Amino acid sequence: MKLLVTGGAGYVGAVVTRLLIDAGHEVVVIDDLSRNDAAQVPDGAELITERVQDVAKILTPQARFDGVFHFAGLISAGESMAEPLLHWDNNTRASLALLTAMHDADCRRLIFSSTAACYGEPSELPLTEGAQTNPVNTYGATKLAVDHAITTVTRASKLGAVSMRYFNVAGAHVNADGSMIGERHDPETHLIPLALDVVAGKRAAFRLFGDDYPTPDGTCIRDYIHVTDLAEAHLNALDGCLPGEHRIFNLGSGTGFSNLQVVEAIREVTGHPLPVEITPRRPGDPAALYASSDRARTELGWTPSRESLHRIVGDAWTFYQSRG
Ligand SMILES: NC(=O)c1ccc[n+]([C@@H]2O[C@H](COP(=O)([O-])OP(=O)(O)OC[C@H]3O[C@@H](n4cnc5c(N)ncnc54)[C@H](O)[C@@H]3O)[C@@H](O)[C@H]2O)c1
Ligand SMILES: O=c1ccn([C@@H]2O[C@H](COP(=O)(O)OP(=O)(O)O[C@H]3O[C@H](CO)[C@H](O)[C@H](O)[C@H]3O)[C@@H](O)[C@H]2O)c(=O)[nH]1
Repeated sequence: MKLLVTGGAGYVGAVVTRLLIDAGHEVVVIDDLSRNDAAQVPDGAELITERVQDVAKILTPQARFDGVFHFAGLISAGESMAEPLLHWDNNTRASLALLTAMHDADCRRLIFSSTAACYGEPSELPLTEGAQTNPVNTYGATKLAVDHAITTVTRASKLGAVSMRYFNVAGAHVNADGSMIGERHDPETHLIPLALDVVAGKRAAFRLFGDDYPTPDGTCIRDYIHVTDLAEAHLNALDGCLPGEHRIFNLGSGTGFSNLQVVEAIREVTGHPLPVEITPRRPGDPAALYASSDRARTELGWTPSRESLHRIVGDAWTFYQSRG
């Protein structure tokens, strides 16, 4: 198929682009390079440096794209609270421009990167796709708005869409030639890469946000999913786009680890001490989040195989050391 990948210079988009090319698809990447650089776009993909807000220039009826993977967006919940309009523009307005261009070009398959942040404080654990959506940060609200828009558009057209609600994506993908694609957000806000900065001597101590949560060790619990497992689900989703339907799937491992358990795993994997400084809670952090991904397993035939936390941390550390 001829596929458009938005945000293909990013962490998740680059891994999915790699897998799509390896599977024989033709891939055009659109990324404005605001948060990553062109070097991360996999060989074999054409890069067009453009904002998704202007995607209609590329996604024309003549271009005949068979489908779109929509990863482009801003991902920091903290930034979304400080700069809400930036997030509404890049996440919601850009996605509406994409839906409009797809409609005008009669492009009928969409796979969208949604987020566990759509749920907010969980109404149930593990979180199923039927759980209440009540985002506690602007980031989650901007993504949930897109999910609502997609639902209404699929009901009124032949568009078939899949939204993937990611939990905590981590680890690194190993390409066939041994090179890796990993996490290098700028700014970085995620636990594992920030803790690896401490291991590498770039930060004095890991600042752990809060140890007074109602959890067994007082620190937040999250569900880590290996980026390769996550990316593979997207290839299954391409066949799962059914005309006139919007299907939503959680993607997580189903197991929750506390922040202290992740820190301990990083100590064990790297063999380095990892000094921790307990600081106040970060606003907008739910105490515990973990997924039920049974729907993706049963309906998409998805079979994740890299679920061990030590494997995830190990791949992140190998990538971290290789990136220089
Ligand atoms: N990484 C996670 O843990 C996680 C969790 C849940 C959801 N997600 C979602 O998955 C998607 C990919 O996340 P990621 O970790 O790869 O992020 P990333 O920052 O590495 O990649 C996003 C890419 O989108 C580009 N971009 C941003 N706004 C753009 C715009 N308006 N036009 C064109 N390009 C634009 C950036 O330059 C960047 O290369 C995001 O939509 C994010 O919200 C990620
Ligand atoms: O320096 C840090 C960074 C993080 N944390 C803690 O580590 C846990 C994980 O935080 P991350 O920032 O790594 O990830 P989040 O769970 O906040 O967010 C991730 O999962 C969300 C869904 O729950 C969204 O999808 C979001 O895009 C994605 O980054 C949280 O308890 C956070 O407070 C620290 O203690 N110190």
